[in-house]
Amino acid sequence: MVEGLITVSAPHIPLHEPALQLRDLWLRLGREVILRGVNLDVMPGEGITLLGENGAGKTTLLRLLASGLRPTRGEGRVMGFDLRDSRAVREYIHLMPVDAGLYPDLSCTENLEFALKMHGQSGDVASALRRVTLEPAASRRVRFLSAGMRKRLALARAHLLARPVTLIDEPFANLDTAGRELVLELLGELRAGGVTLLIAAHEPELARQVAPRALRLAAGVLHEE
Ligand SMILES: Nc1ncnc2c1ncn2[C@@H]1O[C@H](COP(=O)(O)OP(=O)(O)OP(=O)(O)O)[C@@H](O)[C@H]1O
Repeated sequence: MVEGLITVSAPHIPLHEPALQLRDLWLRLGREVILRGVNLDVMPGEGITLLGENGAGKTTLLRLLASGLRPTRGEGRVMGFDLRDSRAVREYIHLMPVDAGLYPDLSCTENLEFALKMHGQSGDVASALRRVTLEPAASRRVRFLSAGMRKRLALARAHLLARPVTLIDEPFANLDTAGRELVLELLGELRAGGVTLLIAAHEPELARQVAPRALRLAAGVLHEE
């Protein structure tokens, strides 16, 4: 693939229906009710910044959209598929978790190769590492990377996969100024390629540059900002 050129890879992308849809969605974890009747419509290609105080439920909402948690009540669809159908949902979605979600005993190259293989995709791993300035650390195991380097690697993976719906948890945390610029550049390219992007962040002024529609979670309820 040419550097900087994104192609959204998916079995089938229906453009006329919401990429993400939640209807009166409730989620209880243990004794705590985290989401209280959340409604959401996100059209394909939209960019959403998800805001909220620490503990508001942003990560939980991303995990739910990625089919990693089951709703207690209510309905949800990802690219038309029921949220409970995790197999179908995972065909379309990629979640970059706050801790990067990498395999610590695999090298940078191996982590990216493995991610591509899991999705049946091909891609230029060396050029992806070069984009995030990790080429010199290509063969280093992830457990020996700094927090910022892990974030860069996770970003390279999200960019390489370019799943139709990409959920990113706190992309700017642990990054230096150049790293933050890189996040904006790579996520901007994903959006330009048609990816539906949802970013949970505490830096609205940065996130909204690539994901202009802002939503806020407060007391378990989602509002337009
Ligand atoms: N597995 C779990 N079991 C019970 N409660 C949980 C679990 N995971 C998260 N929570 C609770 O859900 C609430 C929301 O947490 P979440 O991590 O989604 O918040 P957040 O908005 O992402 O916060 P931050 O900005 O600090 O990252 C918190 O009160 C947290 O304690």
